[in-house]
Amino acid sequence: MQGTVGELGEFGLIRELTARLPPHAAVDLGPGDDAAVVRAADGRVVATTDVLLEGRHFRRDWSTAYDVGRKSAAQNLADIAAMGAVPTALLLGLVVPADLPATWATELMDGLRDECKVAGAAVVGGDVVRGDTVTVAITALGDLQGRRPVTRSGARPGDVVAVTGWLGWSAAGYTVLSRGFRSPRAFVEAHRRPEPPYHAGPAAADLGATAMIDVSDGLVADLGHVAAASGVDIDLHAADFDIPAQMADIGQAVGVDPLVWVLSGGEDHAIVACFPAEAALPARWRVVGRVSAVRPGRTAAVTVDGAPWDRAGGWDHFSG
Ligand SMILES: Nc1ncnc2c1ncn2[C@@H]1O[C@H](COP(=O)(O)OP(=O)(O)OP(=O)(O)O)[C@@H](O)[C@H]1O
Ligand SMILES: Cc1ncc(C[n+]2csc(CCOP(=O)(O)O)c2C)c(N)n1
Ligand SMILES: [Mg+2]
Ligand SMILES: [Mg+2]
Ligand SMILES: [Mg+2]
Repeated sequence: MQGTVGELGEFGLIRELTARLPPHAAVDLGPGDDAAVVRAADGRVVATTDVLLEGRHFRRDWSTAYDVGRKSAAQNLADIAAMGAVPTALLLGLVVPADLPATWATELMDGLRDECKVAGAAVVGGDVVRGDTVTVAITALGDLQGRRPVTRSGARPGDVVAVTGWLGWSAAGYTVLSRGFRSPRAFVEAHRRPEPPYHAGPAAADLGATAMIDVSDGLVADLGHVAAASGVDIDLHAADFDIPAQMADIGQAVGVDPLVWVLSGGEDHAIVACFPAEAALPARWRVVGRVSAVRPGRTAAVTVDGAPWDRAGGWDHFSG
């Protein structure tokens, strides 16, 4: 496709974007009207939103538009899965400067569409606005299909903490990209296109998960939300994390302890959940910690091998 989004105009761009979207079984009415109509088997709809900004969440010289689409969708669809729901639909609020090549916008939509396909969802609408900073604001919807939502507040003393998905890969990729490298490819690709284990969310609910969250900011920080909401302490056991040799090697090369990527690195959107100790967990779940009662006179805390984690627990938009 030739030209810029400015040359296409608002409605030309909307036409180009929505033309890329296939029909979907859960969608009674797709893009084109004042709102879409999406089916939910039990009448409830799970809803979440996350905004991604050029320069803060992605760089156009690090990631293609397609990558940004995949990642923006993944980040939002992972929040749906982390409630124990199946993602159904996604809406795109898109802010673009007029001189942005039109192909950047359409390739972004291709990435959103393809990540939705992985998760079983569909893009059902959005909005286009002209602005100085490329901004991708997503709303995602999901269907609990009769399950109870698994919140951050249900962890109980005696539970185990288990994780599935990648940890530290995106952070390792971000470190090497920040230092001007484009390899090792596996980490850079993980940063560009996270692979959340979507099906593990509803599966965890079915396995009896008491609390659940996806790892967006960093495992210690995100489990901190579970500890606080549940009123419990969580202790992680460092030796239970598998640090791949390739990650150890790149950590050594750039002078970073890979455990910091694993425990504090966000954006892989692994799913971490608490389960009653007697739950029979399939092998894809790695038990990495335990839940206990908050110590008298203290507030809920996450520790590593019984000690406070003395590094940042994860990303915070307003720290540093
Ligand atoms: N501006 C806001 N208005 C209303 N609620 C908000 C706002 N920002 C965050 N929240 C709510 O606060 C809770 C925590 O938000 P947060 O964005 O940290 O969670 P998350 O989306 O799972 O994490 P991340 O954004 O790191 O992927 C969510 O329930 C979210 O809906
Ligand atoms: C260009 C660039 N600079 C820094 C980062 C790192 N980063 C940005 S947001 C975030 C946590 C999740 O965000 P949110 O809480 O908004 O979901 C992380 C780890 C990046 N991805 N790209
Ligand atoms: Mg959020
Ligand atoms: Mg989340
Ligand atoms: Mg965050």
